[in-house]
Amino acid sequence: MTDKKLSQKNWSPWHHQLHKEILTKKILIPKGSNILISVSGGQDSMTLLTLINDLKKLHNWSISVWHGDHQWHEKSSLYALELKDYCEDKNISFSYDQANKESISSEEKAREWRYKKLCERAKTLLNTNQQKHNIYLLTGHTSSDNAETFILNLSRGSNFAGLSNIESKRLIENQIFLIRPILIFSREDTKQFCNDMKIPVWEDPTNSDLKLKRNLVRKKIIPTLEVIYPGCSERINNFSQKMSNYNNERNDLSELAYLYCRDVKGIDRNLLNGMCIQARCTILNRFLKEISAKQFSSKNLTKLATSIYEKNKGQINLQEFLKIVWDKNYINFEKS
Ligand SMILES: Nc1ncnc2c1ncn2[C@@H]1O[C@H](COP(=O)(O)OP(=O)(O)OP(=O)(O)O)[C@@H](O)[C@H]1O
Repeated sequence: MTDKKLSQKNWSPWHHQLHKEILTKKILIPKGSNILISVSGGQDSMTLLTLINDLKKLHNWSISVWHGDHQWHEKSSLYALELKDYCEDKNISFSYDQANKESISSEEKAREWRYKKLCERAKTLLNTNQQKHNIYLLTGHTSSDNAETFILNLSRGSNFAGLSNIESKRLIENQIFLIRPILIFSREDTKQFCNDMKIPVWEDPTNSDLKLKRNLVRKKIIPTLEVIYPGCSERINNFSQKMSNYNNERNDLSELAYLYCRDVKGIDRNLLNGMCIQARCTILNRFLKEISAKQFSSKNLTKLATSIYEKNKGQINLQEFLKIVWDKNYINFEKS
């Protein structure tokens, strides 16, 4: 980055940080990308929009904005129109969809609807550029969203994956990537950014509805935890990062262990029986996925692993057409 860029009126420490992040993680949003930014009008996505728009020339990106009007409050259509004017003023192409409010009665349904519509828009963009370039869908998730998701998932019951951090890049469909570039910022950062840079924000009034679980966690639970244990959000984020690393490592190691136990005759029963019950279940689960592509409950897996461990020879019908059989040395399957 040159001093000239730094001295530009609109170049802030946040621009610098995001620019650095994009340069470091080259594959996050490559040069020359087609970007579709999902903007609610709130402080997070307005920060995202501003930063990406300011950085676009440096990275040769073409950008457009999509907004989803949930119709959850009486001013929602007006907000959409104002956002449209704001974008058009800045020569940013804008599209939006309006939901049928009865059909998106929960936060989960609203999210599903948004991703469905975003993907439809992305496919239209793909077809317009004759599928020559990937499409990058950007959302304004922050590290604060990460801490909230962790608390929500932990409280309602989750596996390791649910406690891992929000991914900054994910392929969601052929040639369509979902990118979350501002996970490096917190909600305090985006608030300060919008204040300092005088960015307008269209705050959704439903964000203060404490009947919505995420709002309760955001507005009450995390602030209370922060009073008792200052810095706890950061520690939660560090922990979820460790969970991601642990999860990746565990997946790689279990694949290796599976390949070690697997041969043409099936699964080596002696190797399997030398492992703890959790490892046996993981290997059997991997085996069952390979032979039937079906997911089995942990209760059924434990039952199978225990039977194989205890009885020298046996068989269990798992599905109508699938039987697991084992003898002293090998575990295999029979299809009828
Ligand atoms: N109605 C919407 N239209 C378009 N994009 C949306 C909408 N709602 C959410 N998003 C996208 O999903 C991201 C995360 O959504 P979430 O509901 O957590 O919003 P938020 O944390 O209140 O963010 P914001 O401050 O941008 O509203 C947003 O930053 C935005 O990119």
